[in-house]
Amino acid sequence: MPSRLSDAFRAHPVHLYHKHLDFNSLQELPDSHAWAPLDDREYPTGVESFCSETVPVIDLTDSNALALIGHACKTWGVFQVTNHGIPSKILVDIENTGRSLFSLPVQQKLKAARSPDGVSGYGLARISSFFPKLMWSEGFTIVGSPLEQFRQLWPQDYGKFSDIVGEYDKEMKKLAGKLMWLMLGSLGISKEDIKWAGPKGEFKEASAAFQLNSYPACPDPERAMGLAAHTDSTLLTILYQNNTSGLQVLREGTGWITVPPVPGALVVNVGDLLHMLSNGLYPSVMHRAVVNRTHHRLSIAYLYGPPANVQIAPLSNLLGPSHPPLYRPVTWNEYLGTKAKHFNKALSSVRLRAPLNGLVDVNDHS
Ligand SMILES: C=C1C[C@]23C[C@@]1(O)CC[C@H]2[C@@]12CCC[C@@](C)(C(=O)O1)[C@H]2[C@@H]3C(=O)O
Ligand SMILES: O=C(O)CCC(=O)C(=O)O
Ligand SMILES: [Fe+2]
Repeated sequence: MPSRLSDAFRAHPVHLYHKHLDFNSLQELPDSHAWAPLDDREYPTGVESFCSETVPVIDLTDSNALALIGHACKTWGVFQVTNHGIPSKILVDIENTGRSLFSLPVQQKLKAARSPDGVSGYGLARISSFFPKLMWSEGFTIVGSPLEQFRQLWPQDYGKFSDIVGEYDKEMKKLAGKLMWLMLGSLGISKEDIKWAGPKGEFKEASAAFQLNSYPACPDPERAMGLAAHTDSTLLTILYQNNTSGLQVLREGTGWITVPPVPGALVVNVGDLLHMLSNGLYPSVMHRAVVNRTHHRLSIAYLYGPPANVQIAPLSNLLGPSHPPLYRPVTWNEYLGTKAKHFNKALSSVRLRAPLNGLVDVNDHS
């Protein structure tokens, strides 16, 4: 039987202690959540007002969108999109679903806790196991139908919330396919070059996961970490953030740059699989979430990738004598297992060689 995304961690169980603190009742940051003060929280004070670097915001209806996206992928690995076609009602509904979920009593949320070898459910971010301190956040991952878990959370209303996730999934899948062709098109790749995209290039067999993230207001935000620095293992990720900032991306030569919420916009970032597929031309971006003293922040990530068992390797159109393949073929499931083991060294663990131009691949996080 072909492997599914939900099987990704069978061979890599992680035993996280899911007994959560009730964040809202805490007046002080407990030692368990106190990270060394982040002196790299953003670029140094004073530079901020002079720093003109901002993550590109691209209007998807712009006739130049393909070139703008190509440039953003090459130079940033992240951009925001407006006029993306997702009805605002769907964004409001999914935000309210997340809000309703995280405001349930801890004991109720724990009824849908993620199992050590599972993908779906409530709990700490999987990457928590790599850090001595806990993050100031809680998450809920959805792969496939959320019906069973939602039944545990909302015995009365689970149908309504599952329908909202279903609608969101349908819209995100469409948008992700469109973004894929813009990103690939900007590399000169056409529909015939990606067999798993299907005869019409609709990416019908693509896999995806949702990650709902909640970052409560924090009494000592300078010493807390919402979600530690990582790259996504995806082809691309589409992130909806509420009107509270917190997402930061690492910019070479500058440091951490905040991606400000733009009303109605969605953040798109390049993941490790697109990094490999593009043979390092479109680098995956290192990012993290910081927290703040007064506002609760919510984000919803749509983590998009190929069918779980399809081999992803640098595209042959991008290769040549002076451009040998830099990465060996891997399936998404295999790569998720590698990530579970090596975390931020996963990408370099599947790398075959350094680029011939001798430049260090900055986002190849070895
Ligand atoms: C498909 C997936 C990517 C992800 C692991 C997951 O199985 C579902 C959750 C995803 C997420 C979201 C938060 C950051 C991250 C590193 C994590 O721990 O869980 C990503 C994983 C990833 O992209 O590797
Ligand atoms: O909350 C955010 O802004 C980032 C979330 C994220 O990086 C993720 O879910 O992978
Ligand atoms: Fe992420």
